[in-house]
Formats: sequence, structure tokens, C-alpha cells
Amino acid sequence: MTGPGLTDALAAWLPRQRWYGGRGTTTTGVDVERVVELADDLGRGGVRAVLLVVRAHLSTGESHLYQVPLAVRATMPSGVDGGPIARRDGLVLYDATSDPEAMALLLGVIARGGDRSGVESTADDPDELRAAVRAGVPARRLRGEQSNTSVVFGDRVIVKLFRRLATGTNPDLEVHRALRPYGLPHVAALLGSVATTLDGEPVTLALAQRFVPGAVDGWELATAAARAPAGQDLLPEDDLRALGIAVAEVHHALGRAFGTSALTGPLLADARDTMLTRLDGAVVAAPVLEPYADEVRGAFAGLTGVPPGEHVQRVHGDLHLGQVLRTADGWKVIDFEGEPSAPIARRVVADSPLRDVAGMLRSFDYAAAQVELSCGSYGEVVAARRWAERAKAAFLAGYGAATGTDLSGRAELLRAWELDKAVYEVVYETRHRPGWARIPLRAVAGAGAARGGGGHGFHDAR
Ligand SMILES: Nc1ncnc2c1ncn2[C@@H]1O[C@H](COP(=O)(O)OP(=O)(O)O)[C@@H](O)[C@H]1O
Ligand SMILES: O=P(O)(O)O[C@H]1O[C@H](CO)[C@@H](O[C@H]2O[C@H](CO)[C@@H](O)[C@H](O)[C@H]2O)[C@H](O)[C@H]1O
Repeated sequence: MTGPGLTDALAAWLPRQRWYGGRGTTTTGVDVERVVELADDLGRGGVRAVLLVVRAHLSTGESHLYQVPLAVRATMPSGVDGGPIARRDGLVLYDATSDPEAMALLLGVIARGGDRSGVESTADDPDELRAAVRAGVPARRLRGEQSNTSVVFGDRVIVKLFRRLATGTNPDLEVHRALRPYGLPHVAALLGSVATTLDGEPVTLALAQRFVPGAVDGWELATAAARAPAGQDLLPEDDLRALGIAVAEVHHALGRAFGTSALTGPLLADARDTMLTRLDGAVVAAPVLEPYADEVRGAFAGLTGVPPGEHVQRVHGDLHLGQVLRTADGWKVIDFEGEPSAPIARRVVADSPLRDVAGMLRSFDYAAAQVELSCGSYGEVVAARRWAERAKAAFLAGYGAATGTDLSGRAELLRAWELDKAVYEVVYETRHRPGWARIPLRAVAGAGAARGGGGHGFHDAR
């Protein structure tokens, strides 16, 4: 099925996908590295499904691995969105994630477990997975701005298909596995996974979790709360405190599962060097950062004192409001993959849990900035910023109380992590949503003001 026709078609199709990391460069070619058959004959409804692992070569000389689940049929069914990727031998090949019958084949493979023509699937909760297969509920692909593609099976199971791949176990799977014995209410239960091997290393392709029905993500709630008229409290302070507590409890469980160690002076110096190196790379990727780079370097360089008792441990790594779900049963934290573009080895290194806290603080700013992006009035913009400051304070109060930490004594660290995150975000937005780049850019531009004693997100209502 693979061949030059398909690889050329993929080289044209991949750069149009939101999750493609090679934007801003030219894709010079695609190689198919692995073809994993989900069903080698026609499955239900006459669909054949394969998971492709492809390597995209970029004009920069880099190459990235991606997963492309392909559905193959005699004719393209109606209701399946995204056009065909290729046509050959009288068959049409297209992205399988919006084809419910192709996705049913995937769920079946996970539920059965074991090794099958290059797919190693693990059913951590075979009963739950088999029940979902037996129920035969149609699969629906989630929409939205995501790094991966998630498919929900009848509000029971959610399967996330990783798009940009890396060799090594995906941290999202690793964390769900490690936390499983703790039965933490803030993390959805792991049901199963799919992997293949490349160069003798595992490559995680998909992760199945229990779907949490009726969940609303923190981003949706926060953006609505930031623009709500005074008196309408869409995200009450108690919920925000509870969110801080949930994040603290997740950190506690991660610390138990993976261990903790002291944040020493040399470790802090390493973190500082990493941030400086990252800044240099970010300025190249997003030259709009250039005018602020010296100020940011100065802010990082000032990071020298380790507050007593500060520690490092496994963290979430990319925590923001879109990674928390409010449910009838409290907050859930999702997506432990870390920053999707970083190498796995870097994502799993023990880090300060305050980095996650900083990620959430940045996210409240993003939520408030939506009012500006949608041309809110001056009064609405000011009210949204005030809302964000109150929200940050409530979140920090919950986190501080649950961890027993005095966060005001950690303001320098938090500021540096926020700035580092904002630098990352400027690059992310430049690549994916250029119209949003000014949100994190403003935080970067504020580096000088913050060093001069300006706002750090605790008490000041800018
Ligand atoms: N266990 C779950 N229950 C319900 N919805 C979920 C669950 N896990 C994820 N989701 C939904 O799927 C979306 C994408 O999940 P996420 O793991 O963040 O993927 P991505 O890496 O693509 O961002 C989330 O924003 C959320 O709406
Ligand atoms: O959720 P992902 O793992 O895909 O994370 C990536 O995409 C996020 C955007 O969806 C991005 O988050 C940034 O935008 C959010 C609003 O859409 C905002 O709440 C976050 O604070 C901001 O960082 C994330 O950085 C990126 O890794």
C-alpha cells in the first residue's frame, strides 16, 4: 500500500495538519517507517485500517516522526471530514480518526491486548474495554486545538492517538501507569495502550482512559468567567482554591510515585542555563523576542537563591487551564505528555513543581487576554485582568495551603518559571496561532517591570 505516490501525498498533507511541528520550514520528503495493521482484511463496513509511523524530513535537516492512522475503503464515506490523502488501486486512503468503523478496529485491538502484526497493545482494564467494544457505541473524534487526536467511545472510553512521536514510552502513559496504584481521584483511570517498536525502542501510539462524562475544561470556564459581567461568578473562588489543591495532590502523588530530591544550588544553576539556552533558540525561532532578550537574560541570571525546603520531582510539564477538567467529582488533571515538541528525555527530568504552578498562572493571563482579542471594551479588558489576578490568588492560596508552602517566599522562582513559559509560548504561538503571540509577548516584555518590583501575580491587580 505504501510507495512513492503515498509518501508524496503525505508530504503535501502533513503540513496542513494543526499538530504538524514542521511549520515555518519546508517538508522535503516523507519516509514510511512502520506500517501497523489493525485489520488486514476488510473490517466492519468494509474498512481496512493501518497505523503508519512516518518520518518527515525538513529543509532544516531535522526530521520528525508522526503517526498517521489510515483508513482504506473502496469509496470515501460521507460524514468523514478531511479530504482523501491518496487514491490508489481503486481505493481511497484518508485519516482514520473520523471514521467510526476504523476506530472500532483500534478499540478492539486495545481490548484484546497482546502482540499482533507489529502492534503491542496492553489492556490494563480488559473488562471495561471489552464492555465498550461489546456496546458497539460509535466513535466520535473530539474537535479543537489539540496536539494529538482524541476519539471518544460512547462516553465510556477516550483514546488519544499521539501524532508527533518519539522513541521511548510517552510520558502521558508512563505517568498514568505510575499513578494507577494510588487511585488518585484527580487523574482519569488508565484502561490500555498501544505501542510499536522502532530501532528496538518502544514508540507509544495510543492511550485509552476512562472518559469522564460531563467534564468542562478549565479553559472554557475561565474564558467565560473572565468576560462575565460583575456579579456573575462562573468560576467561584472555592473552585479555584479546589483547583490549587487538586494540582498539589497530583504533585504529591507524582512525588510518591517517582521520588523527590532537594533543589540544590547547582541544580538551580543548571535550570538557569537551560532557560538561557532555550531563550537563545526561541529568539531564532521567533525574532519578535529579540528586543526583550537581554532583559529576560537578566531576569534568569538573577535566579540564584534556593528557598529552604525547595525540591524537584516529576511534574506535569505543560500545565494550563486546558489540561484541567471540572467534573461533578472535582477537578481532573489530564495530558501528562509535557511540552509536545521537547525530546522525551528532557520531559521526564525532575523539575520544580512550581513550574506547573507558573503554567497555570500564565493560563489565567491567557484567559483574560481573550477579552482583548475579541475587541472587548476598555472596561471589559480591565475587569478581565482583575478577574485573572483574583483567580491566580485563589489558585495559589489552595496550592499553598495543600502543600504547606509559603509561596510568597518563592516569588523569584515563580517569576522565572513564568517567564520561561512565556518564552516557550511566544514560539508556540508564532508557529501555531500568530495572532495570539502578543499574549505571551506582553509577559516577556514585562520582565523588566517585574524585576523592578512589579506584578508577579500574587496581590497586584494590574
Ligand atoms: N478522561 C477524559 N474524560 C473526558 N474528556 C477528556 C479526558 N481526557 C481528555 N479529555 C478531553 O480531550 C481533550 C484532549 O485531551 P488531551 O489529553 O489534552 O490531548 P492533547 O494532547 O491533544 O491536548 C481535552 O481537552 C478534554 O476535553
Ligand atoms: O494542550 P497541549 O499539550 O496541546 O499544549 C500546547 O497547546 C496549548 C494550547 O492549546 C498551549 O497553551 C497555551 O494556550 C492555552 C490556551 O489555548 C493557554 O491556556 C496556555 O496558558 C498557553 O500556554 C501549550 O503551551 C502548548 O504546549
